Amino acid sequence: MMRLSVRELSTRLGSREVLHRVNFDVAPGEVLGLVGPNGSGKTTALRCCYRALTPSAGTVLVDGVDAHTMKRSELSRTIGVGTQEPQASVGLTVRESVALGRVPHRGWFDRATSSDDDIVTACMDRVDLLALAGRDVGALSGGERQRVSIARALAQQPQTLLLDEPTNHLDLRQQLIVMKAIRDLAADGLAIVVTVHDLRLAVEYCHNLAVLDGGAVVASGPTTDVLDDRLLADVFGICATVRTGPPRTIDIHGLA
Ligand SMILES: Nc1ncnc2c1ncn2[C@@H]1O[C@H](COP(=O)(O)OP(=O)(O)OP(=O)(O)O)[C@@H](O)[C@H]1O
Repeated sequence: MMRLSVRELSTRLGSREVLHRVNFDVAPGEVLGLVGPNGSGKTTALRCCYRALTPSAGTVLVDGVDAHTMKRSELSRTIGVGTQEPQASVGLTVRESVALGRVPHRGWFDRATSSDDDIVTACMDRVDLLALAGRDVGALSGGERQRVSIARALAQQPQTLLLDEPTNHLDLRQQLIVMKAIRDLAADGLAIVVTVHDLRLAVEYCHNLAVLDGGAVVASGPTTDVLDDRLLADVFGICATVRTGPPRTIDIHGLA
């Protein structure tokens, strides 16, 4: 089981520094929520973790090993990624698209084994996709494609899972299914980093939070320590009350 550590990560896009000396850690069994207003750097930080972007400074360590020096195939077996724009799988069925997650464990040209098939079925079941298994991915709704992306990441059987807004496009029931699946996966020992806009989901399902604002981490730690009425006003510009529960929730009253 692996720990992901981001150390002093800075990133430039064009002429702008969009991440500034970002640090966070996630251990096996934990869900870390990356939260922050639009444009605060959440997606950029995740992209650096899975090597879609090269940081201008700092490191991403997977159990102490620099993720940017690992072999691609090793990285794919270690880190599973669910992104906002699922890779184009047009022309593939849901099952075929999820099965692509097994490729890092064999080769492109090797046949899937019955154990691969079982894993693919279990991963689809985890995000309520079995009924859609035979559908063309190109003909799915945004929320359905989002779940395909998560199931494919799970099929990689990674030790660390990075999910960019996994509840985006999902109806309320599916949001809860996905967030519960994330918690269950953490309970199985995965280290999970998830970007979340809905702070009510973040407060209920994330063990820890790192709050980004303007490309910097402005607060981090256990969720209920980090989120308070003042931070919600200062960083998110909303007037809200955090209830420590149970269940933990946030009452949103309006603009700060
Ligand atoms: N290719 C790019 N060139 C220049 N700036 C970029 C580029 N891509 C993103 N940015 C900027 O980097 C900053 C961080 O963007 P990022 O997508 O990481 O934010 P985010 O917190 O994920 O936002 P959102 O909540 O809206 O998804 C933003 O100000 C954005 O405009």
